[in-house]
Amino acid sequence: MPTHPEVVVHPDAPVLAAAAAARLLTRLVDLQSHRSPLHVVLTGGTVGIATLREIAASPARDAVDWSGVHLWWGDERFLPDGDPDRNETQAREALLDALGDALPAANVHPFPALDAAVPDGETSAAAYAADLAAHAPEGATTPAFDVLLLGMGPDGHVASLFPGKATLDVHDVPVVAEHDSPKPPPERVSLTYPAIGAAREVWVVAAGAEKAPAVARALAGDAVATTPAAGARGTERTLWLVDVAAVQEVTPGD
Ligand SMILES: O=C1O[C@H](COP(=O)(O)O)[C@@H](O)[C@H](O)[C@H]1O
Repeated sequence: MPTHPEVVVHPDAPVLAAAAAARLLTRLVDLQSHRSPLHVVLTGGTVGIATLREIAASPARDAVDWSGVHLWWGDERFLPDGDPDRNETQAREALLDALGDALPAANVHPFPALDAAVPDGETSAAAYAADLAAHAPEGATTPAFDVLLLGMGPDGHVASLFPGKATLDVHDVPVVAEHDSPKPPPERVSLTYPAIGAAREVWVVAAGAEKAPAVARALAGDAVATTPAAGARGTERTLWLVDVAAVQEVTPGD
């Protein structure tokens, strides 16, 4: 059952990133007292990567048993391995490299990058779907992600689900390729709504006045065709972690 969004407002983007990091670390420690392994979905984007940097800088990161955490991505820019624009590359620089041996390599699940064996987004998407299925409970196509982080673009996109695109209507597979992203690079791979909706907790992180119209539309329940973020809901919790600038157009009560 999709949950109604709860909104937590922070003074600015740096405080938001620090608070989201603290919140995620606390959530993981709490969950590890009664469940393992945990499955966490990372996001790219400004606040998403800043949040990972804050986790790396926090002494509390050592309270998490990273050997019991699997890391996935909500979307990826379909580029060669190591490309600085890949969400994976940015996440490794921001956090994963700092965790070192505490995080087993087998727990890290990047989307397959562009190379001779993975020539297109469809191949990457199919391989990612197979990896998700291998970690899913019986009868499911994805793990029930414990926390799924999403950034949101000024156009309201989440992961690589963009307004007006056919990918918004894909409900039969957990992963899809996008060949015409309006935000560079055009070639991307993304979780679909059913995969996002399988998450126990969806946390949308968004900061800045340029996001304000999309935040207002999403929280007012706009159609996903125009504001994809409106359709991102967790089964147990949907949390919008935002800053003051990003909620300036929200109507009280939404
Ligand atoms: O391209 C992407 O953009 C969004 C949002 O990025 P932001 O810089 O506006 O915060 C991000 O969530 C997504 O993962 C990424 O691929």
